[in-house]
Amino acid sequence: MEPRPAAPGPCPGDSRVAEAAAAASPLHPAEARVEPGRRAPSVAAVLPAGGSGERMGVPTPKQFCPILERPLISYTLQALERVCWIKDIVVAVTGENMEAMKGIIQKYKHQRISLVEAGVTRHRSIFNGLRALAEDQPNSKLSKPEVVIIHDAVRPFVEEDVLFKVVTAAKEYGAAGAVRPLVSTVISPSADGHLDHSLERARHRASEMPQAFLFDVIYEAYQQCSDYDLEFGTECLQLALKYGHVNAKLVEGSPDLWKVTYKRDLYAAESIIKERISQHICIIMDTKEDENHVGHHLEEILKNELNHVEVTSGALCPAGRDLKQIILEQCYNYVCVNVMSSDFEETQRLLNMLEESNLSILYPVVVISVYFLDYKSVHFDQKVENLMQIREYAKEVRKRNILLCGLLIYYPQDEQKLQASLREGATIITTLIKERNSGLVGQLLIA
Ligand SMILES: Nc1ccn([C@@H]2O[C@H](COP(=O)(O)OP(=O)(O)OP(=O)(O)O)[C@@H](O)[C@H]2O)c(=O)n1
Ligand SMILES: O=P(O)(O)OC[C@@H](O)[C@@H](O)[C@@H](O)CO
Repeated sequence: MEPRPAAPGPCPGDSRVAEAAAAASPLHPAEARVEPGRRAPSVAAVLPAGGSGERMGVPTPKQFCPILERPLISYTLQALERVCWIKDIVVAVTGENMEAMKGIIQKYKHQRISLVEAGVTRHRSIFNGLRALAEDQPNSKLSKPEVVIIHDAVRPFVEEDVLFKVVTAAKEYGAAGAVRPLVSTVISPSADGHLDHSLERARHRASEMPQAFLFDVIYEAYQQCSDYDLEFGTECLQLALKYGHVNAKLVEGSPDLWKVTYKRDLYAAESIIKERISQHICIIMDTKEDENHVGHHLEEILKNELNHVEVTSGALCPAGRDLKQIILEQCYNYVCVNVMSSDFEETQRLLNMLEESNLSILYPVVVISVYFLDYKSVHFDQKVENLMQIREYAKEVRKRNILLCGLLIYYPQDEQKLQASLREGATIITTLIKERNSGLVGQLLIA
């Protein structure tokens, strides 16, 4: 039996995140059924990424199109790397994109990735990936897995549970694939372009990814495959049936398994990613301040507007280690409330911690530096002049994918006006976090 799958590579944020992910990972699929004394079979993945993305309608092949300035394929690799029991990930890319792919692997610190040359069709690319895993390849550092996952590189939203299900089912039935209910009804046209008949939608399913196979089943199917199937086929499950006489187990998948095909899919993927990383917000505030301080009022309003808001006392005081834990848990949104100081000491400390953590390698981190302007004690122009330094800070940290901007809130004001300013400030903060618009970097917004 093959050795157990390799442990996950270090996550860009911190090795403890990888350990936490591995600990959180459900049992290796086969362990769920393996009798004592037998070892879990090994699992590898093949990602076809050699297409040109014609339907996307842009020069860049869609797997390399950016989402939040990171190539789409990197999100799919990240999703598979989170699964500790996938020991190897083989990606098929064209020769002309090989160097670009190596650069992506290096920049985003992807692990367990091997590259092979893509073919002129998706099936040929997959076949090349399988060949790289088969033991009969000279000088290959890869070993043949018992189960192989096949997953399109342009399906970034794949979760461990569906991978677990298809691999477990493939181990039992020889093949398995994720399916989804049909959105549109499928019709069959007559030769002269009229409706011949329509299929009963409820009795049919859309074939999605991931799919999984006993390696020998799918590898032998590809070896027997006709040139016609290699050229025009679109369904790996069909190859297992036609050449391996294996009826794949169908696994109901989640709505997120869709494939990025058209430009609208890229916009949809970006909005899903933005929504996911804007959920957790950390407010850094000197909590020694009395409860009635205006910063706490802002905190209360933000907690009403957003789901997961937590407050830490920041980097400067002994409890600053909380902030390290929050960064380790991959929070991507920070509201730094500089209560009295108009300089950037607290914000600068946060920025330094973020840069040391490498957190912003995978996703842009939003930092909003909030200042309460007590205009009775400080002249507006003097304060604003001082705060305009934020532009320089922002330009510097932008290079590390940290989006910094400032927010000025007047106080004290009569209670009604102050509440209005705070609500406006909370709306600005929420919008900056949800939109992640790099065009506002370095701006000092006034609520
Ligand atoms: N010769 C090919 C063609 C496609 N693919 C990959 O197969 C997956 C799904 O195919 P599809 O969505 O059709 O991608 P493209 O062929 O690039 O898209 P289009 O048909 O619009 O050109 C993609 O990850 C694509 O990169 C591949 O590895 N090798
Ligand atoms: O046909 P395309 O190349 O767009 O995409 C391939 C899809 O057919 C495939 O990913 C699923 O249908 C499952 O096989």
